[in-house]
Amino acid sequence: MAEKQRIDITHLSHGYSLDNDDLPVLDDINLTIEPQEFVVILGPSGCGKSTLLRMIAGLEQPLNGSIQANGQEISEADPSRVVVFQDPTLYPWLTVWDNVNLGFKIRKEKNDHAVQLMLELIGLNSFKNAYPRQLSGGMAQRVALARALVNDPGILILDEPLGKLDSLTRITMQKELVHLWQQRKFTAIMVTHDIEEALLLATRIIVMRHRPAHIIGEFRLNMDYPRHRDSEELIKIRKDIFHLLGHQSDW
Ligand SMILES: Nc1ncnc2c1ncn2[C@@H]1O[C@H](COP(=O)(O)OP(=O)(O)OP(=O)(O)O)[C@@H](O)[C@H]1O
Repeated sequence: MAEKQRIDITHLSHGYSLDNDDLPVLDDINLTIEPQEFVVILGPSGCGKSTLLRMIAGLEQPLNGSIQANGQEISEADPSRVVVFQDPTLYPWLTVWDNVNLGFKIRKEKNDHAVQLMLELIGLNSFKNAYPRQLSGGMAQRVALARALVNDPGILILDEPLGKLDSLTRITMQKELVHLWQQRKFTAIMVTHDIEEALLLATRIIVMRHRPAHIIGEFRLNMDYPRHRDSEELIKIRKDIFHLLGHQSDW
C-alpha cells in the first residue's frame, strides 16, 4: 500500500497572465492536510480551487511558496497522487476491466486479484467486459474511481467528481466514496460547490473566497458516517458556513 501522505502548503501564491494583465489567483495559502483526512474545499466558481488541486497533484508549479508531500517539495506528477476529474475520462476502446487494470499494465505488473476486488467493491463486477459507452454516468465515474484506487494512491485528489451526476446517483456515489475511503484509508482532498456534499463527506471543510483566493475559514467535523443532513451539528455548521460566506451572490 502506498505511503499515506501529509501535504504542507506554505505561503503559496499563484497567478496567470491574461491579455498582458496579471491575474492573481491564489494568495498566501497555508494549509496542512494530515494523512487519512477527508478535506473538502468549498469556494466560488473561478476562485482557484482546481489550480490548487493541480499543484497538489504536481501538474503545475506555484509562482511563490512551497507545497510538500511528506516533507518533499512536489515538483512533478507522481503515481502516489491520483486525480479524479468531473468527467470520468475512461478509454472508450478498453473494457471496464482493462480500464481499471491500466496502471498495472503500464507498469508491466499483473494483479488480477486487486482489479477483481476493486470491481466488487464498486459493485461493477458483472460489467467487467462492458465498454464505457455501455455504462451510465454514475457507473463510469465508479470505474474512474476504481481505476484511481486500485493502485493504492497515498492521496486521492477529487475535482468535483460527482458534479455531473443526477441527484439520486450523486447521493449513492457520496456513500460509496465514504465507504471506499474508510476501506482503503487514503488521504482525500476534494473540491465541490455543494455545501451539503461537503457536510456529508468531510472530516474538515476549508472555505475560500476569491480575487485572489484565500482561505477564510475551516470547520472540523468529528462525526460518524453515514451522517444525517438534519442532525443538529450539521445544521449548525451549515449555518456557520453560510454566515461566513455572507450569502455571496457569486457562489
Ligand atoms: N492556464 C491558465 N491560464 C490562464 N488563466 C487560468 C489558467 N487556469 C486557470 N486560470 C484562471 O484562474 C482562475 C481560477 O481557475 P480555477 O479553474 O482554478 O477555478 P475553480 O475555483 O476551480 O473554478 P470552478 O469552480 O468554476 O471550476 C480563473 O480565473 C481562470 O480563468
